[in-house]
Amino acid sequence: MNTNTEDRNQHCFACGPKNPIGLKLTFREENDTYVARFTPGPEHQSYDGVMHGGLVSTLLDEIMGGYLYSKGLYAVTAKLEVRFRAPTPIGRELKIQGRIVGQKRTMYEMAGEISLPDGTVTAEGKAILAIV
Ligand SMILES: CCCCCCCCCCCCCCCC(=O)SCCNC(=O)CCNC(=O)[C@H](O)C(C)(C)COP(=O)(O)OP(=O)(O)OC[C@H]1O[C@@H](n2cnc3c(N)ncnc32)[C@H](O)[C@@H]1OP(=O)(O)O
Repeated sequence: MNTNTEDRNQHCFACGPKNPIGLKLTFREENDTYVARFTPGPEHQSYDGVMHGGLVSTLLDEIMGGYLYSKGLYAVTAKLEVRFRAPTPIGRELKIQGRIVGQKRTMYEMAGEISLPDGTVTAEGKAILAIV
């Protein structure tokens, strides 16, 4: 059995490089913000041309949880709230951003956002993550 945490997480649906059906997100940190880019394809849609809301939520969940993970904090999502401001289109590059808003003991308050190249925000997320 593989006991290395980094290795065991290689199948994360959103970021695991070994997940054959995963989104394979990669990240970088810019000015206390975690950033990823992703272009959804037809396999990610709900209504024609529109990204599935569950997957929009996945992007937001990942950018917020992944930011803490990148800082060595192993966190699970305790609460996730998504505001779908506009349809997230298929075939356009999305910018996904996450940041830390606050912390109380082992609970982190996080915020996330998905935007289009013209700056239009399609979805906003708020989450509580629990360090485990
Ligand atoms: C290239 C290499 C690849 C590497 C690859 C990396 C992969 C790595 C990816 C990382 C990125 C992952 C990003 C996705 C992250 C998930 O999707 S994780 C999966 C989804 N989440 C879960 O499964 C979590 C399930 N829930 C739990 O485990 C537990 O309920 C929790 C959240 C740990 C809390 O349990 P607990 O510690 O027993 O706490 P509990 O008794 O419920 O509450 C104690 C107190 O905590 C506070 N609290 C608890 N819940 C809440 C809440 N929701 N809101 C506010 N306060 C709360 C309250 O004060 C509460 O007191 P009361 O109000 O109840 O009196």
